Amino acid sequence: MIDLSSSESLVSDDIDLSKTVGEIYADDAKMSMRNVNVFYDEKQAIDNVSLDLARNQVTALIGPSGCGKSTFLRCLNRMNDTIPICRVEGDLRLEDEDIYAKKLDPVLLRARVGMVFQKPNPFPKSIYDNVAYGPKIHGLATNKAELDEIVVSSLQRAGLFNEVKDRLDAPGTGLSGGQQQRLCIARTIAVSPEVILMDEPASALDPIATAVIEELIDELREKYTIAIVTHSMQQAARVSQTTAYFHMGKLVEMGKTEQIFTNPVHELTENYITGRFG
Ligand SMILES: Nc1ncnc2c1ncn2[C@@H]1O[C@H](COP(=O)(O)OP(=O)(O)OP(=O)(O)O)[C@@H](O)[C@H]1O
Repeated sequence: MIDLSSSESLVSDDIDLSKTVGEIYADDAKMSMRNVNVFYDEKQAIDNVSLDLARNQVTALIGPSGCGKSTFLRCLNRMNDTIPICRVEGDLRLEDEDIYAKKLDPVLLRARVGMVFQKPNPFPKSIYDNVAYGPKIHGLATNKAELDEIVVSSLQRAGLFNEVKDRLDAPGTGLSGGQQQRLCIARTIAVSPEVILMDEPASALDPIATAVIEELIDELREKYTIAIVTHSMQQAARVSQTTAYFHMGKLVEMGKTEQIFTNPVHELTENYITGRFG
């Protein structure tokens, strides 16, 4: 179990971490996670976390380094399956379907629940092929015209098309960092996901490229449900409607972003957002 006694000195002994405060349930949940525990070998990284991702909203996962944000995010499309020592327990559902069911194919799940990583990671292929790759392997286009249409519309939705339309055959790795990240978003969108997970998607970008990504996230939520891990509280406040504050593997508080940042209920949340630790 997590040793909470070794918490930061700013955490007084009488702080109650036994249950999450705030609103963890959504009226219209796209994904529902209940009693999730995650272990790396014997070490517990997530301790009994329950929360919903509200449909067509951006949910920000925040908290000090090592509190388990990325670990929890990776549970939502079974990316943790790729880490042999990682074990996930609990009930995790997408539209009421158990995403850890034996019959469920994780590759298909990852098309429905796409992921954008911290560092842009385009394939060493052309811009066109980066976006076309997923639709091709999932058989989403029956001919070249359909594939072209998917590539163009995905690049448009990722806000990149106008910048690359004359060089679709150029390597994706030749784009700027911000453009590469939008290419990765286009690649995720191209397989028609329902949920997009973003793990610090702007942390490797300059402020202008970050602003572009943040605007894009706001537009994307019209069509997708989004969960974003971010170290930047300003970013969480700008892009999300709901915020979940994690501390040492536990979900301490969750609620409307405005409330979390202006009037947090839990002392630990307040300490974090006022910059007293983290
Ligand atoms: N592949 C792994 N093997 C073993 N332990 C891991 C692994 N990945 C994460 N952990 C541990 O799990 C805990 C949670 O890590 P995680 O990366 O999820 O936290 P985080 O809140 O996302 O941190 P950060 O903000 O620094 O990225 C940490 O103690 C970390 O060392």
